[in-house]
Amino acid sequence: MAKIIQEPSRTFGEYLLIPNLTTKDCIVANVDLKTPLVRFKKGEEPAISLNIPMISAIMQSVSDDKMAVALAKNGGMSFIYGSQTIEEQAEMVRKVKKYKAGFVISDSNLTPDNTLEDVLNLLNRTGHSTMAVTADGTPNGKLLGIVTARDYRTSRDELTKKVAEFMTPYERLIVGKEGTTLKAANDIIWEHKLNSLPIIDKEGNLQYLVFRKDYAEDKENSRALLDSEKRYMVGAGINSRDYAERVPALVEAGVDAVCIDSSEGFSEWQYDTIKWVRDTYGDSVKIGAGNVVDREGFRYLANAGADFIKVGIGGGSICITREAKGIGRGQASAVLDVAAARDEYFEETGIYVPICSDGGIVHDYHITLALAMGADFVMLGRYFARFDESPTAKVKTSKGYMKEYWGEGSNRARNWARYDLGGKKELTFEEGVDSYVPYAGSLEDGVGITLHKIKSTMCNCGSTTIKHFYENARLTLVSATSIQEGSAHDVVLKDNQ
Ligand SMILES: NC(=O)C1=CN([C@@H]2O[C@H](COP(=O)(O)OP(=O)(O)OC[C@H]3O[C@@H](n4cnc5c(N)ncnc54)[C@H](O)[C@@H]3O)[C@@H](O)[C@H]2O)C=CC1
Ligand SMILES: O=c1[nH]c(=O)c2[nH+]cn([C@@H]3O[C@H](COP(=O)(O)O)[C@@H](O)[C@H]3O)c2[nH]1
Ligand SMILES: [K+]
Repeated sequence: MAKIIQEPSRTFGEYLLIPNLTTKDCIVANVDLKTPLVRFKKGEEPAISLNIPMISAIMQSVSDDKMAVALAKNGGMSFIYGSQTIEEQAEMVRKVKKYKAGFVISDSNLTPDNTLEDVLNLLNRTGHSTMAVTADGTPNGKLLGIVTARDYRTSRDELTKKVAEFMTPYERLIVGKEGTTLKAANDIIWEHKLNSLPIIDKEGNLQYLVFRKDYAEDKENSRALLDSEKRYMVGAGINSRDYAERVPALVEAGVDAVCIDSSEGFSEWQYDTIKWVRDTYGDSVKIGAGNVVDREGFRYLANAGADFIKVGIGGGSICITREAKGIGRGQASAVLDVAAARDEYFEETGIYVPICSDGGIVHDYHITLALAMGADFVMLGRYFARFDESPTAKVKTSKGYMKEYWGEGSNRARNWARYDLGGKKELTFEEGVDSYVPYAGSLEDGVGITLHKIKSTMCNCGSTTIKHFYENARLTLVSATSIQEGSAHDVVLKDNQ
């Protein structure tokens, strides 16, 4: 007979935190958000910890190399999407590991044969006014010149005018040689009043651009997530089919952790994937698995050897899995149940397997609630898609600037070859939507505000670490009317006049 869990499954919006005593040392500056990413034994330190409890979703519209660098700079980790070829994904990982703070691989590139119209289209697409002109139009081709907004006048110049006619040609450029330190590059930038400095190799190929502002940023960032060689850390999504080819390529590229990306992870496919990684690499390759929503799913993957386990089915902003398949669970109930299972497992085995709440974070305080409920960190899609650094287009709409955001289960994402239910193509159905999210500026600013809110709330609850917060948090369910009470009510807002 079917078993029925009588308690309805609940989501974050149905809970609030009750403050605990705030002692005088409980101030935002004292809050440490460091959190384990991978399993560890009682009394030992995890091999990898995050400096902030946030990772970015394994999605085409969220996590590429650019997002990975921006997030690692701020203490979190991106898992680069797996819905692309093995070579393309490994190349993104390689770019992050090769990234030198302040040295940017040019993303706006032209050939001398391009036209002013191409320049304007590129500007529209990337938002970057400094463009490299290379022989083959690639980021590492032979450098022939630079175009900036000062090189053309849209009111006067013909759209058909060739880049060769108005670029600053190589002979007139000031360039840095390969091996130039960031400090030296910055000195040249200041000395010559430049906005950017191209760095070239011995053959004259473009390597990087150094921008004036990046140097200051780099010096300020102390929460960056770095490996032992001071490179940014990065993860990557894998699947339970081509892992024997994909994982080696990612490891070769320097990936710090992989994660099996699936809507539903309580399966022998995932068990086999984890086992293959353990048999091939022992504990040296870190692997996350999921998603699960209950104790049974957690224990299965923990026993299989997963380094961390993701929680959440159907709660994502672009998700329609619950509608399409009728599986899932309210995100708060899922996290509470799995956190209890993790603690039970730790008691029994002395092994702590971190859990990640994946999807359904709408307000910043939902992250705080997820941590209070026992998540070690959260995975966010919509949240990160809104920033400059996400891979998608920024579009002007009647409701202001938006960024595109689509689900990995949408037809748009699945057009990539991997997707296959093992049956006929005509039998596939969509599990995600294609959408817009309001543009929200730079990741650094957005994450800064979010972290400040999380820390403030933790102080209200008398905690300066995530562990203490979880162990002491008191949560209350809220009624529909108390939710109403919680927003502005019985006043006429001036903005709406
Ligand atoms: N978290 C969520 O609620 C949801 C997430 N998604 C996202 O959509 C994307 C696709 O997810 P899924 O469709 O779950 O991908 P998936 O690759 O895990 O599963 C697709 C189908 O293939 C089967 N399968 C997996 N490995 C197999 C193997 N080795 N041999 C034979 N069959 C195998 C699975 O059981 C499933 O029926 C992911 O990025 C996922 O994160 C989609 C829906 C919901
Ligand atoms: O039902 C789904 N259909 C999809 O197409 C899809 N794509 C991603 N995901 C999952 O949603 C998470 C991101 O959720 P948020 O935007 O709410 O942060 C992600 O981290 C995934 O777990 C999907 N779920
Ligand atoms: K299953």
